[in-house]
Amino acid sequence: MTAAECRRTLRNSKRLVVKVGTSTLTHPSGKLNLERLERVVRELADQVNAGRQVILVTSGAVGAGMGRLGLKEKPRTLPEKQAAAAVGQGILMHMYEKLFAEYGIIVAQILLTRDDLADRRRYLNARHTLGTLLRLGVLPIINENDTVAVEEIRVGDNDTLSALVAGLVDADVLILLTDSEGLYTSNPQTCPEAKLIHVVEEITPEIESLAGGSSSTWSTGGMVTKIQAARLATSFGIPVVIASGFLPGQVAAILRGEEVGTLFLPREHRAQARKRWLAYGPSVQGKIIVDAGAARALIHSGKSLLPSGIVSVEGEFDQGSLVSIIGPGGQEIARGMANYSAEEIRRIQGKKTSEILAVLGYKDYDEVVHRDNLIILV
Ligand SMILES: Nc1ncnc2c1ncn2[C@@H]1O[C@H](COP(=O)(O)OP(=O)(O)O)[C@@H](O)[C@H]1O
Ligand SMILES: N[C@@H](CCC(=O)OP(=O)(O)O)C(=O)O
Repeated sequence: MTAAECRRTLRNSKRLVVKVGTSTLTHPSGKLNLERLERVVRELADQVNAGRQVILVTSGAVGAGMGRLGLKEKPRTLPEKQAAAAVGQGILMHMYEKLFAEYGIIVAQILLTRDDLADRRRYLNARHTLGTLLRLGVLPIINENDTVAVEEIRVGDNDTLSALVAGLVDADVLILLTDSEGLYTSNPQTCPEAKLIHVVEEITPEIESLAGGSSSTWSTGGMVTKIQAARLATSFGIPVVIASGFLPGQVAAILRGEEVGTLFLPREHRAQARKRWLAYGPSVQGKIIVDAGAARALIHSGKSLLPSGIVSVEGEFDQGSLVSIIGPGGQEIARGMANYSAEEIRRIQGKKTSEILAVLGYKDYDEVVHRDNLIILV
């Protein structure tokens, strides 16, 4: 799909996930920027009025909490951050509830951690709840559950969270609103001659190298996490636009198909919901290292993983486990459900499919990871 075609398809988007960063929602002091907050709410309400379903992923709880508590420095410890978020989340929701109500829109708060998405049962539960809210015409407002999330179960940044949510609700587009107009050739805050990139067809290492961290006190991740989020959402087949939360009318312009912000083109096919879930789990139980030929076959030719391309296996896992597939460069290229245990794979690695029976004494599958149970992450 070309950029122009993709922009055109955005006009028909029915379900949007819009993520708004702290940099848009708060002043440098951490106090809420009411003008921008009101404008974002008004513009999203207008999209609801136009018949679209909107899911808002909001940051700003930590900043707003710090602002209310009068604290000047970013909290250093997790409990301090959690205390600030506990204060700030209430402030945020109070404002959203009040402002959306002015446009007759009911909102719901959903606070998630990675654990809620990594466990298949909880993932499905979250999916059903969000689906029900949308059917009822409610606008769900999502943030990470910072108050309880310890390091191991945190998503850690709301860019990634919004990509996971976009996959969860099967969104037509993910829009990331921030303080810059998109991805620039370098950080525009420090490099005035940086140029806006209008379209990213593929997230290459060169594109990744353009992204720097955040310049704001209360934000997390800068462009680095936005590119990660774009990688995840586009791997689900969902287009992503990074655009300004400072300029008015950006969401509407994107949905009119105008050339606004940086568009990341989706991979060709929408990943099935079940496959998408494979990308969520933090609990990969092992690694399968593959050679360059197998990596190419997986990434470019839509093939399953066969024993012949496997170089080695790390960890101990059973048949049916979620495993990472690692390319020859050491990068995780895919995740999938293994048809054989680690021990079995070690015995058949490098062998032809026709040899599996002779080596193991049985053959349940030709593929070590079948294409239907595999999601490409690069
Ligand atoms: N190549 C780049 N293009 C645009 N912004 C960049 C780039 N590299 C780093 N940044 C920084 O990323 C910031 C946006 O991310 P962040 O501060 O986390 O905002 P938010 O709170 O909206 O998530 C910009 O203000 C800018 O300082
Ligand atoms: N959950 C945190 C936001 C973390 C985050 O990623 O912030 P941002 O970089 O502004 O999107 C909060 O509400 O403060």
